[in-house]
Amino acid sequence: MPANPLKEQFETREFQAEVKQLLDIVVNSLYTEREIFLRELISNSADALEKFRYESLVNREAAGGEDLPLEISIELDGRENTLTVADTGIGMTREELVENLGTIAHSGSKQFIRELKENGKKDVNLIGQFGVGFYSAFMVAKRVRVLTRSYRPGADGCEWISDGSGSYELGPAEGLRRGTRVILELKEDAREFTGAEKVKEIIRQYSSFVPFPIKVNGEQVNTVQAIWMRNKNEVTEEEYKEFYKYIAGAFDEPLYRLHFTADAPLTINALLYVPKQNLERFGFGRLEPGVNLYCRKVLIQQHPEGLLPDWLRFLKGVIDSEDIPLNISRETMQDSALAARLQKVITGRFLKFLSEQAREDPEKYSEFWNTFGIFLKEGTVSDFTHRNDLAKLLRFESSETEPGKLTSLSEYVERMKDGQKDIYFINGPSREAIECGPYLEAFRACGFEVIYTYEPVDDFVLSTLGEFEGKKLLSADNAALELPALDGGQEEPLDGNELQSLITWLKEVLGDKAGEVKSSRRLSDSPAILTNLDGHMTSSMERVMQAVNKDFRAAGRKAFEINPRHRLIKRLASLRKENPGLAGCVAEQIYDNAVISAGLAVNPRDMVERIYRILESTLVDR
Ligand SMILES: Nc1ncnc2c1ncn2[C@@H]1O[C@H](COP(=O)(O)OP(=O)(O)OP(=O)(O)O)[C@@H](O)[C@H]1O
Repeated sequence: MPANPLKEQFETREFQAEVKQLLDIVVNSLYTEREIFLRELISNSADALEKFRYESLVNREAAGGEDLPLEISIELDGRENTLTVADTGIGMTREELVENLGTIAHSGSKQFIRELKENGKKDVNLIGQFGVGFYSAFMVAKRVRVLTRSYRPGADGCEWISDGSGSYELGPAEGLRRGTRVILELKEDAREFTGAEKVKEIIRQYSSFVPFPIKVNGEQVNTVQAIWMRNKNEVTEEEYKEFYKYIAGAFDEPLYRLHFTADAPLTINALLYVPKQNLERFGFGRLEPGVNLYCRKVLIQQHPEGLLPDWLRFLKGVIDSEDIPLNISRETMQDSALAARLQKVITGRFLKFLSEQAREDPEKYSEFWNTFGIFLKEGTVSDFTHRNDLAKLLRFESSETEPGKLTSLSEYVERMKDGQKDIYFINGPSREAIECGPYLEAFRACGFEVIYTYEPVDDFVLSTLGEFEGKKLLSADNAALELPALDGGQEEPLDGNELQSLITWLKEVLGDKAGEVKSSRRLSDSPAILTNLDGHMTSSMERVMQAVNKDFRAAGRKAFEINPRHRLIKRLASLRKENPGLAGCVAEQIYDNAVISAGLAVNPRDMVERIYRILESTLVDR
């Protein structure tokens, strides 16, 4: 490509700070997997061609008169050491060039750049998923020229040039046809990318599903196919995997795949994938939707919002429906009745698929659950339509499972004992912490199973769900639970009057720390327990608040239940008459121990001083 004769009209512009940072990493520290630059450029060309195809179908006039084949041409020039990717897609206006190749808008992308900076080359493969794929060209090019003319009638051509340092040049260009031509002036050590065989191999590896012809020096190297429209039996495993890599910009294999067709109530061909990793968990911010909408193989919209419920944003793939009018606008797509029906059919089908998977291969489903369970929990809380189906897919450990093994709520219900009306759950930081605490005592005694939840969000999910198969879901630390009373074993309880005056005294000693003090029917081994009064913050919620503010105390909102058969409590009843000072310390310490068992924080200084006082008096008494 000859130099631009209008060069003196060019202006120089600075890149946005994030682009500079990204380029700095790309140019100076990424040396492996460099060939992905080609996948990124081809994928940008394919997007531009899809957009043009769509525009030309719905808006013929705006699409201009040039009748060019929709294709991607790659030209290699070993003498000049250049590689050019040219397409006849939608092209860019000058403003679009500045916007698209000078700035980064997504907050997720900015986060990605920060991570990339910290992790080095490890995650470079994800570059395309974060909307910054174009810049990977600078891994192999010392200078990049972009010549482009928008499809809009009367649009002028322009050129963008940069060597990947802090700025780029921008100016007019004449004699361009519609589309974009990206010319890479390769670095000396990237000469291999002018070899036709090498380039064809990269295309076969990463881009074989691009739905437009890709030509290398004039020779077509891919077979254009809409794999999702084909019969399931005719698609090979290999093709499915390759297509996933293409559509999701992924480099690994998917965890699950669902390929289905439906004729009623809507005609649908869908190919959906669940990835192996949940990028939200790596701190990349909220995922964007990842499924494309097609109508008879024409891309209507890439990753539209509202095609699937929000909580399915981890899915990748394609949905093709003949019933979607080609000219549906983005706004109407979001709230049309048609979109709602499409969403309902596909979500229902996917949930059915998940329950089949859970039944057929529970181990693999556990893997899915551990990675993506958080999205199903989100759905349970936010998606009223699918709440009941989602509830069946929830998984937890419980007092009946082995450590690390999971149970469903349906399995729990099947195991319920005669006389058990409700489903119980308890939140704690770990299995060990829950099992050595006082909350399970009454449940162990009557043989009722308790679900263990480890994430604070779980209590919210189960409380929002409220019930499952007609059984109430109740937190095991609720003060109002009606459990069969324990038989109490050998120990005699405190007699009624003594118990009552101990309770009155405890109320005085504890002041506004405890909302209520009462005798417990749910303890065998522990002297006391804290339970949650209805309508007040639960302990797991309080833990969340304490994580943010360590001094947070939901004082006065818990019931302090004492075990009238426990030796310590019985001894306390007499000690308060003999030595009220020491008895007060002991009472407060028992209370603090119950707070700790509830997983909540106590004031460590007060506690340490108090324990010294108690220790001192035991030693002095000897
Ligand atoms: N060949 C092209 N034709 C038209 N526009 C292009 C072309 N290449 C890039 N662009 C524009 O530049 C933008 C930035 O490209 P870049 O590869 O950095 O990110 P992206 O393509 O938006 O992200 P992703 O790779 O996740 O799709 C694109 O969104 C597109 O608008």
